[in-house]
Amino acid sequence: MEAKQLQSLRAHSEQLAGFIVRLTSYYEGLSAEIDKELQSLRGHLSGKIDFTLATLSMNKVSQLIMLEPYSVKTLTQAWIRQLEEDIQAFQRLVTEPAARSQAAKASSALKKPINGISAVLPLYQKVLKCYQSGMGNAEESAPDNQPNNRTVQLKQNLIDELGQLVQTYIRVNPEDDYLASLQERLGQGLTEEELLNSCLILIRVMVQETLTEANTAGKIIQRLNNALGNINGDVQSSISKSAESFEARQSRNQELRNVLEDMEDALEGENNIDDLKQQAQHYLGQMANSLSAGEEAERQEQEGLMSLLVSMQQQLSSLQKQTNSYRKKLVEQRINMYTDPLTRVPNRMAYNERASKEWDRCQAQNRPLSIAVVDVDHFKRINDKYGHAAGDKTLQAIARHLKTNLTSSEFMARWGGEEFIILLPDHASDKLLNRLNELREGLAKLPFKFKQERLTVTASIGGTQCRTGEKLDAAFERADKGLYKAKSDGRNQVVIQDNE
Ligand SMILES: Nc1nc2c(ncn2[C@@H]2O[C@H](COP(=O)(O)OP(=O)(O)OP(=O)(O)O)[C@@H](O)[C@H]2O)c(=O)[nH]1
Repeated sequence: MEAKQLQSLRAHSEQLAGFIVRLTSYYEGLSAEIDKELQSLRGHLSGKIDFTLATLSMNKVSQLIMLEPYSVKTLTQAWIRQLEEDIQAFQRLVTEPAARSQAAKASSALKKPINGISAVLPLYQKVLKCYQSGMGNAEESAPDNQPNNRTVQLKQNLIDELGQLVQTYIRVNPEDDYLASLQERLGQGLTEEELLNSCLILIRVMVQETLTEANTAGKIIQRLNNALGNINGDVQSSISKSAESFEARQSRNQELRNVLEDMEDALEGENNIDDLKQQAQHYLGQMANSLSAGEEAERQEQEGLMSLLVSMQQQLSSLQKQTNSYRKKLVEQRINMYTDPLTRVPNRMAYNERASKEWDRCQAQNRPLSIAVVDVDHFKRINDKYGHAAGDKTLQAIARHLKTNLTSSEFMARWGGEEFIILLPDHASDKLLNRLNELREGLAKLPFKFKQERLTVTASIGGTQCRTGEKLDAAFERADKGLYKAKSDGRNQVVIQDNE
């Protein structure tokens, strides 16, 4: 080989060795065994290159790589799967639209093909940012310690939730001054400390209420028990009295029988008519006495029995009154438990119960079931411009409108805030779109007037049909995605989300 050729071969070998060395450091970290072998491979290829040892080392590395279950591709896929799960969990946790739409964007970015390991890192950064804005960590970086939008939003949500709770308790305790003043202060806004204190006080009220309720229930049961015990005592005494009077009647009958026998014996040997008459009168007198004593005993017995019956009847009717009022109270409590205090439509708990029943029924009968999430557009502006009370009235009118315009098989509930949820059995996707548009258009026609200003209130709706075998939560999330699409596409529209 010529010197020139030899020189070029050496230069190529060195280039190749350098490349392999760089490549090995890139793949470092797959497993400890591979790392060790890569290190010795790098040793053979750096400095004075030893291709014989390097070839042995390369064979070893390649065997180890073949045994390794993880490739960069599978690792990347696993990370993306994990990321996707995290984002979905995050979306479920956070209700704030900005954070949710950020999460939705990150989630859809994951759906696009990922071209390399480095492409995952910016996604992680996006998701982290999303978490920070969602969980309010961004607050720390807010200038001059000013609360950021997210914090303000969280606080407002808390005030709204608290407002709803207070409203529930005011209905139960209309005389409670503290609750009334708390409701007033909630309307005016609270500092963080006041808010925290109010939450604590309300928790105390709830605990107290529960204890009182348990106490009342205990007292009522005790009273019922006492009344039943009295009735049982009366019944027992009436049974023993009956037994006593049965014995007394038997002994009176025996007495009569004895008198008759005596009379028979006395009359048998008697021939004188006057004596006979006298004897008969004597015995008849005895019998008459015995009979009137019996009558008197029976009269007393009847009287005793009657007063016993009257007292039992009184006790039974008071018992009935107590159970009726208790039953009414229980029914009222049950209704309150399932009713949203502001709008008087079913609440989230009622929805959960109804939804799972509807879902079981529809699956058993192989019939479709759809879910729709309705969210009032720019509702915050109504609160900000016309006040919280106007916002409340708007929600009440919207709830009333939805409720009265549903068919008997459809069901609606207030999900929370300015969001409502509707269950619609028997609607295929195309019909669902028409049906929801009907409701949306009806809402937009509601005549609102605040501060002499006529106002049109619209809502965005996301809907979907539940799929056989899926969990209702999954269908809800799909409908929710439809809602966010409807919002981001311009609001006042319905989006049926069936293609995921
Ligand atoms: N008056 C009143 N306001 C409520 C109630 N519950 C929630 N809110 C308010 O509803 C507002 C919801 O605002 P956002 O979530 O920003 O939504 P939005 O203004 O409707 O905007 P988009 O949904 O994006 O169209 C917040 O200001 C809450 O304070 C309530 O029971 N009564």
